[in-house]
Amino acid sequence: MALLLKKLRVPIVHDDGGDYSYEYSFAEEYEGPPLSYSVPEALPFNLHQVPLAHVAPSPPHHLSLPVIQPFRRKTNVDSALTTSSDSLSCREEDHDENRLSPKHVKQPSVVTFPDHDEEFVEYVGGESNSNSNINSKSKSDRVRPHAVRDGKKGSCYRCLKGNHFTEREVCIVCSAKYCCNCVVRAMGSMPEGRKCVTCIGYRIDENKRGKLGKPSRMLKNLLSRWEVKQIMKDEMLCEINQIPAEYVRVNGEPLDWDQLVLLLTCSNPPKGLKPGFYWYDKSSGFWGKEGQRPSQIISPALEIGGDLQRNASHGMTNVTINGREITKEELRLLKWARVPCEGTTDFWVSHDGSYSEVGQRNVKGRIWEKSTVKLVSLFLSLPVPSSSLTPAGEGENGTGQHNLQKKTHHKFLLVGSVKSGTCTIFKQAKLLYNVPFSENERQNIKLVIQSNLFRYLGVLLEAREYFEESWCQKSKGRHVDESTSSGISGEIIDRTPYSIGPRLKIFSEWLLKYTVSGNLEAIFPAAAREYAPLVEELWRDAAIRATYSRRNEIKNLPTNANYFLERAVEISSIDYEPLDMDILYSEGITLSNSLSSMEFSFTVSGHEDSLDPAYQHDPSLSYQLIRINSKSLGVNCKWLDMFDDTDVVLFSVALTDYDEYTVDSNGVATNKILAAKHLFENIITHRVFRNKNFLLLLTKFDLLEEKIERMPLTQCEWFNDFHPVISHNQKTVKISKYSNHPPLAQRAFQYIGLKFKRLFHSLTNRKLFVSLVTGLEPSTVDEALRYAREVMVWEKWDTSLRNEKSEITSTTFEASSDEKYNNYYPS
Ligand SMILES: Nc1nc2c(ncn2[C@@H]2O[C@H](COP(=O)(O)OP(=O)(O)OP(=O)(O)O)[C@@H](O)[C@H]2O)c(=O)[nH]1
Ligand SMILES: [Mg+2]
Repeated sequence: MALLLKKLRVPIVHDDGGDYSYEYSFAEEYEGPPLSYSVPEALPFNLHQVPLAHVAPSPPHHLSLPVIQPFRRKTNVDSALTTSSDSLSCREEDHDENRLSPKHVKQPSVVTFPDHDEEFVEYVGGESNSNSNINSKSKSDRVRPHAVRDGKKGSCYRCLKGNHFTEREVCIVCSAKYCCNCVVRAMGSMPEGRKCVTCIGYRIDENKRGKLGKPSRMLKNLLSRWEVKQIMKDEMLCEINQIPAEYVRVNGEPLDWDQLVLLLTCSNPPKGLKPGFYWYDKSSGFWGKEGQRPSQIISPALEIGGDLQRNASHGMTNVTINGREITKEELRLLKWARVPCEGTTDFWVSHDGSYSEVGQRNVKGRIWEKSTVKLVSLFLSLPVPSSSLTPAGEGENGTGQHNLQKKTHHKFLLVGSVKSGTCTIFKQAKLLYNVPFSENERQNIKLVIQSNLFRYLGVLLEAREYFEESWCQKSKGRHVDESTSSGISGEIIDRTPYSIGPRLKIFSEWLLKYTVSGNLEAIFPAAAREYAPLVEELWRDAAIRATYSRRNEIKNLPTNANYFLERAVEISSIDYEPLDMDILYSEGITLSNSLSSMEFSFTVSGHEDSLDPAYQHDPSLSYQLIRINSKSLGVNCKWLDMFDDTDVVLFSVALTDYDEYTVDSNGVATNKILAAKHLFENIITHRVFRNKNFLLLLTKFDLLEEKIERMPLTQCEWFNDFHPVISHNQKTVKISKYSNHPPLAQRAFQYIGLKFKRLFHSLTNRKLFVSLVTGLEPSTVDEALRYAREVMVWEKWDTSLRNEKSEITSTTFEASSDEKYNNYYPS
């Protein structure tokens, strides 16, 4: 539900240098670096319980709130809440949805698709190109908007001012151009790079692919270096901006996604690949545009595209290399390299340039042997082999130097379902192994904490309304009863323990407008700066205290919210610097939910004398922990191809997910454990991970202990056979070195671990290792990562030895293995 709401744009009338503009959306008001927060997974109460005004609020005419300018460089921010109508107001017409799409965007009949050559031709209104099949648009593509300018040539598409000499930034989707005054307003926080707010979610104009990631002078002048870097990163990496695989045809066949990933991630990929028609010689690695001479030598032996055709490069020399008739320039090169071409017309050439005649085994020579050949090749505009050329499947996985280096650098890939704690583990590892948080990370975390604080306040305010309403209703009921029995008419209740004053009410309505619509990012970080005094006032208000005292009844207030709400005043201040514990309790580490990676070595402190191999330290070994957000894995986990050199996959599952639900964009609710199970199945059966070691990390045990006492595990249908019998004298169990735990939570943890192990075994016929993360205490993460290291080593040892090892560690149970499972038998 929240996801649907996120798409609503609430237009706001804004005083824009004297003109009133109606085109505001959240991104235009955003001040600060690009944010891409996840919206709250669920809203407090159901939508039908939320007053409609919160979804598309229409504040009263007298209400006026500060204007928050886009990006930090603007300083002209109205500060306090006022009751004058000058600074910002909303009008009836603001809710006209038509106003949400900018003037310049025409819902198009004009579509661009790749032409036979690399150029693109515009097809107007369904006209098709007869010699190109590629323009059969994939169903998932929406028609790209096409900008129409209302002003004169050279003018800005938004303010319609300027001329040919005005510097402008171009939208990579619709080609609308904006002057420096309008670009940030038109493009907002640019989560997908330089796109108008309304073009977000659309594929880019392929003619602009070459410009991706190259910032303009205008952006550099307008924004900070960090902001520009982030925008360019998003522009290059976000999924929607990638080439549609089917737009790349190799040897006559369109690629599928896997093939495109293979092509782009091979050791020597084609440079600046654009949609188009190409030929590829798998044996030699020669690569070129269809009908043209080779332009590059890329990695050979990639399983992509169809069979190489004789006329692929339109050569007319009667000499073939690997079945392709070569061009005149190539023939000249062969002659220069003293390859005997007379009389012999067919050669086999391999990726290292060695050639033989077709039908004969012996190698006759190597084309690139003489350095002059490379020079001539450059002169003839022919490619020369790159030094990094290795056939697909060799290289890093092969023997030799590469392998040696790899041995000293092991990779752990950390992945898990939504909110399963991967970020927390990553941050714990950073603190453990003294890997400092960069300034960017600290800044991001601070923003996350502050914006979440406002989100939690929003949840509290909404709960307050709900409590107030139900109080009124109950009282009304009482009055009606009393009045009917006494015959006196009941009075209207205007004050309840949950009522707030008019000033806070205005703030509350304003904040709810953003939290309920999921557009909180629109007001950050300016909000934190401007409204700290109001947060303080709100937090001290008796109605909010009364609401907070009923926090256990507020379903969507995350458990960690208390930690931050208790320090609301401190956190919302400008000088706030997150403590280590704040960092752990906060969500996220990167704003863009992208990949995070750190290198570390296991420290030895405290375990120097240990004989346990887990604590013996080899300083020559370094490890890399890569955390990827499940949302970034893409459909069918396609990005996993990038991680084929992973040594151990750490899959994290939150033990508390069994009674929680996740709602997808279609409004379908799925139990979070079942969603995690589904993701787990996808990952363990992914071809890239066929023989990888897996370690299951079961997180949030501390929260499970508390939850399981009031909520049975059988809430999740997968766990419906969990019926442990716990003897009365079994009060606590020592589950780790650190603490004692009630037996029910321990049983539940073992049971869940076993369910995943069985699932893993049934799908891969291999053994899953399981580790427990008992809470926010970093030492349990240390144990888990050391265990991952052991798992990796055991894999190389005798399997029988592996079997002797405990399969569930980091938690040395004192109970015997018989005792562990004797009360239930999961199917
Ligand atoms: N009490 C407690 N809280 C935890 C634990 N692990 C994670 N959390 C909290 O749960 C929330 C979500 O954890 P994250 O680490 O952000 O989860 P994630 O897997 O990165 O989630 P995504 O961002 O959706 O990928 C955070 O507020 C954490 O503080 C735990 O073991 N105990
Ligand atoms: Mg996270």
